[in-house]
Amino acid sequence: MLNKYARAFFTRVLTPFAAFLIRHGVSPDTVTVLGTAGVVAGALVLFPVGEFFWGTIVITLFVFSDLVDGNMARQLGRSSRWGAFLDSTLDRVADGAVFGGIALWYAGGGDSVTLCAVAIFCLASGQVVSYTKARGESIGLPVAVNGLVERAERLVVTLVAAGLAGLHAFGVPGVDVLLPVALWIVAVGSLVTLAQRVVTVRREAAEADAGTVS
Ligand SMILES: CCCCCCCC/C=C\CCCCCCCC(=O)OC[C@H](COP(=O)(O)O[C@@H]1[C@H](O)[C@H](OP(=O)(O)O)[C@@H](O)[C@H](O)[C@H]1O)OC(=O)CCCCCCC/C=C\CCCCCCCC
Ligand SMILES: Nc1ccn([C@@H]2O[C@H](COP(=O)(O)O)[C@@H](O)[C@H]2O)c(=O)n1
Ligand SMILES: [Mg+2]
Ligand SMILES: [Mg+2]
Repeated sequence: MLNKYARAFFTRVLTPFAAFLIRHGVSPDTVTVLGTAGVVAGALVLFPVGEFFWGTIVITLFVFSDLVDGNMARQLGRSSRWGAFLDSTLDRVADGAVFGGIALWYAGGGDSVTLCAVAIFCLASGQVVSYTKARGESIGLPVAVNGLVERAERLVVTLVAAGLAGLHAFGVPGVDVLLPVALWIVAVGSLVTLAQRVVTVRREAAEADAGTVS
């Protein structure tokens, strides 16, 4: 849903920065790759050791690159199939690192098998949610549904909670519960979103097979 309502705002905010990078000879693919690398580094270096505040700050600085790369490509008139593939594929890598880093924390210092399992579920279900859209589109269907918890929602809910929970390390009481709550919300929300997409694809496929897709 954020994709529907917030993208226009962030496009306006990030367009000058995208133009700045273009003027300095940076390519959209470079932004896609380096942005993903930054997210992966922040997630897999800082989250497993419980550095959730600084890990979220690093991840947040890099994750917005996913909104810059396409902006640059469109400004350059160079939006491409390769770019679409690279952007979406590296989205999966970034998402996997974020939830993988959290799972590693709960498997180690966080000492919670249950929350480790929930984080792994968030990782896996998020990949499946994204796959349903890509697979539906690959067989010519629009997959016209604004799911409850898509990629932006997964990231915002998880990263805001992780960042705030990380304030616990600075002596802020009670915030450490936010991350477990966020993980359960993302887990349940991803299940709902998966159901929404499966139902949508089934309807669209039936309509397409009957020659009446809307
Ligand atoms: C005291 C302070 C403590 C520290 C607090 C830290 C707060 C952290 C703040 C923000 C962190 C969250 C930022 C998350 C930003 C997410 C941006 C993003 O990557 O959005 C991606 C999304 C989709 O992009 P694509 O079209 O490129 O990708 C598609 C997607 O992958 C599809 O997957 P699916 O959705 O189907 O699962 C694929 O199917 C498809 O193939 C693929 O192409 O882009 C958008 O949705 C655009 C809108 C993003 C809006 C983000 C808003 C977040 C901004 C701030 C919110 C937090 C406010 C701060 C509160 C702080 C509280 C103290
Ligand atoms: N390296 C890239 C990245 C993206 N694109 C194009 O932008 C689309 C994604 O737009 P976002 O605003 O979500 O980043 C993508 O589908 C490509 O068409 C590109 O060409 N090269
Ligand atoms: Mg992008
Ligand atoms: Mg993307």
